[in-house]
Amino acid sequence: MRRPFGEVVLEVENISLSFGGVKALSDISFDVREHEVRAIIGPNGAGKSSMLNCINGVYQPQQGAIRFRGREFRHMNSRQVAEMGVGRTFQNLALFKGMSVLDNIMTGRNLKIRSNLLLQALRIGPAEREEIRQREFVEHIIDFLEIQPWRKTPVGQLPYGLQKRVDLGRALAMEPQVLLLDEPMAGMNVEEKQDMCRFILDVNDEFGTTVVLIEHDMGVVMDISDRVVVLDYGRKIGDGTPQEVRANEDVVRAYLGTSH
Ligand SMILES: Nc1ncnc2c1ncn2[C@@H]1O[C@H](COP(=O)(O)OP(=O)(O)OP(=O)(O)O)[C@@H](O)[C@H]1O
Repeated sequence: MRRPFGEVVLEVENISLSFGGVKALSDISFDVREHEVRAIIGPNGAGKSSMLNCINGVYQPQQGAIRFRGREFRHMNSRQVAEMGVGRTFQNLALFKGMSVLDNIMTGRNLKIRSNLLLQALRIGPAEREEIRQREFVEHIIDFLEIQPWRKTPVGQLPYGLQKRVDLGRALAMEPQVLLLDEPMAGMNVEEKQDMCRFILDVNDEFGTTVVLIEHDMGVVMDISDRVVVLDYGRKIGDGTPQEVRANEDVVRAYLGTSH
């Protein structure tokens, strides 16, 4: 059962971003509601990654504002954005290949632990108890993502689809309120894509996590998204439910003019 949407959790308002003479994003606005799965799509070079990197604090847009629960995060770096509750996965996996699945996911948890260090220091009771609690949470994620058989396996030895699942686990370990997924199905076979779709929807259902994803596979996007933003040449050309976006002539034209 899908949770009902809540209030607007993330607001992107009139964002413009240029790299020298290249205008990657022009005056983009959209919102994301709590608990929804929101996709950002568009042909190659449309500005999807640039948009995700602005939300994530990697890029600082020259114009506009991004707000998380009403709080503007201009001039915040990606770590501060993450600590505020916006987690992400990466298109080119940024996992530690020689480390086990368990330890990789634990690195995601460390961000959460460090941000709570002061609270921990003030708490009465042994730090060991806290460590056990953190490990239990990580084990819960491992169960949830059905990767128990590989918990001690170095990530570099796993098939690509499983590595993507570990990457998702690491992002979940910091208990994000909003999860940004950068092409979660890229390079996957059909079966791996089906698994990943199921996990994304399960994360959304079970943890109540709001999901923002960019993805090339249109079938996947239309299947799992509640609302879709369409970018083309750095401009927004569509925004609505999958049905609305499919019927949008500008969107159809943008896609017909490309190899997608
Ligand atoms: N770091 C950068 N420096 C210079 N130009 C950049 C940079 N990042 C992106 N661009 C340019 O900005 C535009 C948007 O690129 P972006 O990667 O955001 O698009 P995209 O929709 O994610 O494309 P793709 O689907 O191919 O990943 C492109 O013209 C790209 O060349």
